Amino acid sequence: MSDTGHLSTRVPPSRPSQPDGGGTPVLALRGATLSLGGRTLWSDLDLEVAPGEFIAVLGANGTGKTSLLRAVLGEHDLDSGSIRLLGQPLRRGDRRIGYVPQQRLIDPSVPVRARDLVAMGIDGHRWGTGLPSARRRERVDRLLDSVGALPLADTRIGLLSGGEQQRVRMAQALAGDPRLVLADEPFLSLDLRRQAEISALIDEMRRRLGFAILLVTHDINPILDVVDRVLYLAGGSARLGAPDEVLRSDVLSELYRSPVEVIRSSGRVLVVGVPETPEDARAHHVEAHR
Ligand SMILES: Nc1ncnc2c1ncn2[C@@H]1O[C@H](COP(=O)(O)OP(=O)(O)OP(=O)(O)O)[C@@H](O)[C@H]1O
Repeated sequence: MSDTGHLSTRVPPSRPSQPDGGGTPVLALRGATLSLGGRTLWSDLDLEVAPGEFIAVLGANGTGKTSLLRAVLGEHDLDSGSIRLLGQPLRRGDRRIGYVPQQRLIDPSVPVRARDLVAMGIDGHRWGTGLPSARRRERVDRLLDSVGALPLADTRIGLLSGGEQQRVRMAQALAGDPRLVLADEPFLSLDLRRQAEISALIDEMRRRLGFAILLVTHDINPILDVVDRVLYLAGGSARLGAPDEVLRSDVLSELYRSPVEVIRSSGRVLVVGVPETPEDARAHHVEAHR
């Protein structure tokens, strides 16, 4: 970790869950800089994700967390630096990446069933005619079963609860046997019990199937016990390390260039005093990582 607060992400991986003995990282960002709408979101970002590793991406609104996932999907071009997937340059639409986008409200009248959504993951528009229908149905059933959602197969997506929808979307993301899963705010609008269920499901799946996961969240608490490292973005810089190394008052105060307090209570983490932007450091408010 640099002590300048700028080039702050060069930290060797710590506690990857399934180290592969020094093999190729699933994902490697080197000196990556991304600007959108005339603003640099983050710069000179270095990140290596080991096979099976679970990394949470944290940071205040607008710091570029979703844009990081989009860059890894090949949807945003970097200003400089590189992104490699399993040692190779990125290809847009690479089946080795599974994506769980941010949840959107789906109207119950939309005639898309859980099984249709998962089938799109298997042979969506990119994959033409895909598997013969019997095999495809079997595969959809297996994927839904793997996330405990088989009984929901024929229910319209819009009628499912938030937690049930997340399960189905996870099944869709797993359809291509990904080596890396990108998940954007999968706990949004879920109650605590459902958050715990989805967290346990994600952790169990990545251990069983061996994929790495980059998960964007405002709240580390649902995954605090299962995550390997956190990447904390703020003001164009980042900190990377084990939760105990990053979620500290001194580390986040340096990153935000403003006093920030990290409080631990009953096994939960609260980050207090996060400014709107580093430039707006005096306008403190409380961002509770409930
Ligand atoms: N395609 C785009 N063109 C221009 N600006 C964009 C584009 N996509 C995102 N932005 C801007 O980049 C900034 C970062 O957006 P992003 O969604 O990555 O932030 P975030 O950290 O995920 O925020 P939140 O926590 O609020 O979801 C925002 O100011 C957003 O308006």
